[in-house]
Amino acid sequence: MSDVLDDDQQVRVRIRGLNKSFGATRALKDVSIDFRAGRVHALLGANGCGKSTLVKILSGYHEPDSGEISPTGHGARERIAFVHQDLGLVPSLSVAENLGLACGFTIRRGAINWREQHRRAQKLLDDYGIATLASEAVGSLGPAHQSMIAIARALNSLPESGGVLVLDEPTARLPVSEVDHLLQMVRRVKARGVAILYITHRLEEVMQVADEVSVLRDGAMVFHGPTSTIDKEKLVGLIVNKAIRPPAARLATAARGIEPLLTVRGLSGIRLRGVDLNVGRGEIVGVAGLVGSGRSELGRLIFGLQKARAGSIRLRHADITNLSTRALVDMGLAYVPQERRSGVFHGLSVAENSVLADFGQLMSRIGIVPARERRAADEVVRSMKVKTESAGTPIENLSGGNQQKVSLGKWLRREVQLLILDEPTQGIDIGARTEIFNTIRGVVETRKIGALVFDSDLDILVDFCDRIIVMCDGQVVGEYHGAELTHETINRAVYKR
Ligand SMILES: Nc1ncnc2c1ncn2[C@@H]1O[C@H](COP(=O)(O)OP(=O)(O)OP(=O)(O)O)[C@@H](O)[C@H]1O
Repeated sequence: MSDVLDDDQQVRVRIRGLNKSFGATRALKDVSIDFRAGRVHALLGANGCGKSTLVKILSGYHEPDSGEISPTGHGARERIAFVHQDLGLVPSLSVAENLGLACGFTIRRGAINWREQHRRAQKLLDDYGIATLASEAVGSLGPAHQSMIAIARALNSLPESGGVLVLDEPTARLPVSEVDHLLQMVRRVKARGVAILYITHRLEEVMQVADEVSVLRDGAMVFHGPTSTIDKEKLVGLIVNKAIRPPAARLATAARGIEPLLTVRGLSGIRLRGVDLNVGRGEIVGVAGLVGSGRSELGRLIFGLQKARAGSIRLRHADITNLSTRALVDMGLAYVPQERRSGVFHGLSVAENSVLADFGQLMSRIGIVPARERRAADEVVRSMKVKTESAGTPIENLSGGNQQKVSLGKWLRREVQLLILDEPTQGIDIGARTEIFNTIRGVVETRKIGALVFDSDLDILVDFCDRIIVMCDGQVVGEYHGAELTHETINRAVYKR
């Protein structure tokens, strides 16, 4: 078989007229795309529009109902390499070992030739400008470097003649400060003539790296063209296809006037040193900070996932320092993790997931009344605008973003006092994001509960929080509210040191 498609030397892989349905859901409708050498092709669309279905067809996980991928036979699939959100790296192994696991080991006299293995791994790293030693443990690298290793590993499996690299939301888990490193790598890969399919919800990145952009809506391609012919605003309109509601107004009252709900004093953990923090009733407080600032540790300490070494945490009048997570949930704390897969239970329906707010309830679910379950599911589906065929649909059949909405929605309908939200809208499309935060705002205000939001996306914090605290080196280094809440102010505070 020839290395390139006959009619266009630049097309590495071509898809034509792909259709895929799951029951009554038409996940892809007549989708055609050309993946061209040295071009970054961004694929955009709201949650559930069909992006992952397309990726799964490209990988051979799903067969299309009709349509064609060429070169035909296995030719196309051998030319496509994937980097999924879950990078599939083993943190305790070195970079060289991880690359060996995926690409094979060099054997000499019946044993692995480590010297050669390291040399080859280091060459691959150097070729792509990844400033890391092949001997380093993957777990000790920053998130952007881990992603780059996964990209290098994927590229290593492509044929010499070139292929297509599929990047599925490559920056979703990266702190803003690391996104640039990854985008630089994307540019380097592109410069070598690899075709890239770049799937994301982040339009900034599309404008920065993509040469062409396609937008899927309800499975159909509603736009395809060079990035230079479209702006961000038009893309949002194409993705969402309706007006986006503006963010709900933040609290007018200064933080001091609000009845206290959570009071943290002098809290210390492994990195955390003497943190003071208040969350008032009816207030949404954001926590900003770079990786290693202590942001996530603060969340873990409050939710009892880690023991405090000093200091106190009070929920209204109760001292909750170092209580077990179980006890804290009973007292009204809710923690929505950023990892959507740990927020929902596969094998159970949307309805069942809507009434489960913790593992304890999962174990005693024999007593759950279906009617109650159905009502809960209807409420979650309606308030979070979940795209699902029915409440009985298994949760794993929903798109990733819609699973995340169920994970969040089930907590919002519970009697909670304090919501701890870790990257709550990661993987959620730009249209649904505002709706979800407005729902959170509604719940927080009407029930007079509090919310603590950890997010690496400063725009999200600035748009939706009443107050933002900035952390650095395990300490609170700034607190902002009212007119001070601008992207520039918070950005400056986060990067100051
Ligand atoms: N195995 C399946 N069974 C039934 N329905 C499915 C299955 N996989 C996907 N779907 C449905 O197909 C549609 C497209 O889903 P897909 O996962 O491709 O969306 P997506 O664009 O990747 O969304 P997200 O941005 O949330 O990840 C959705 O309505 C989804 O519920």
